[in-house]
Amino acid sequence: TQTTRPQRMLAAVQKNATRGDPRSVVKAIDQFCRQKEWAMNVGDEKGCILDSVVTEVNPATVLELGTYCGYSTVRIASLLPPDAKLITLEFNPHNAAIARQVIAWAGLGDKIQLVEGASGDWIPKMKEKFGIETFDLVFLDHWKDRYLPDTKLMEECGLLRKGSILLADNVISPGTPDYLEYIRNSPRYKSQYFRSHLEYTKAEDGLEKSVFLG
Ligand SMILES: Cc1cc(-c2n[nH]c(CCNC(=O)c3cc(-c4ccc(F)cc4)cc(O)c3O)n2)ccn1
Ligand SMILES: [Mg+2]
Repeated sequence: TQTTRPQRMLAAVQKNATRGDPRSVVKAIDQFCRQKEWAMNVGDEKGCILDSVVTEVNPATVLELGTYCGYSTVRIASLLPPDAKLITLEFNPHNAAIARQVIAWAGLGDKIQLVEGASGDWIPKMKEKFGIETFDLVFLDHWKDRYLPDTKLMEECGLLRKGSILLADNVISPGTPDYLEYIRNSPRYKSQYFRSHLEYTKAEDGLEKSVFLG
């Protein structure tokens, strides 16, 4: 029977990447997406911006919204300090199953908690279920119409502290206009746009980095 794109991506990782070597996993996925099939990973160009933000923030607690196949999950987790915790939410159970295997291949399973379900359901449970006080870094890469409501939800649930960083993918393509409008005009955030391209294409896209001011 026909395989899915995430299954073919995992096969490429298992064929071309070295177990326990996160950078080789990232490289194998980027090669697959450039040479074989486009897929909605943050990609190598925006991935470098992501890496620099993660390195600068050096977070102890990270929330990723939108795991997909685990590409950015692996990129982030490979840069975290020893006792840091990364929680990542994936809505699609099939993609979650693939992501678990990609994360395992990279050898990062003990740093990452992958949760299947919708952000709106899980954000209010973060404190009780995972013992999280606040997130030092949130990577928004899920359904584009959920960036704004989920940011407001994180504020309401007390999951952001003075200095928490929100990093949002796809603010131009596919675009998150209501989120950009809110975050750029809110006195509670200081925002910065990192111009780049939609993964593996020449179309414009970028990451919006915002500091919560409390
Ligand atoms: C509600 C909720 C949702 C989730 C959740 N889990 N997984 C995701 C993935 C969402 N990502 C995207 O849709 C996405 C799309 C494109 C794209 C597609 C087609 C084009 F033509 C151009 C660009 C590019 C990207 O970079 C993207 O990130 N969301 C998890 C939890 N709760
Ligand atoms: Mg994205």
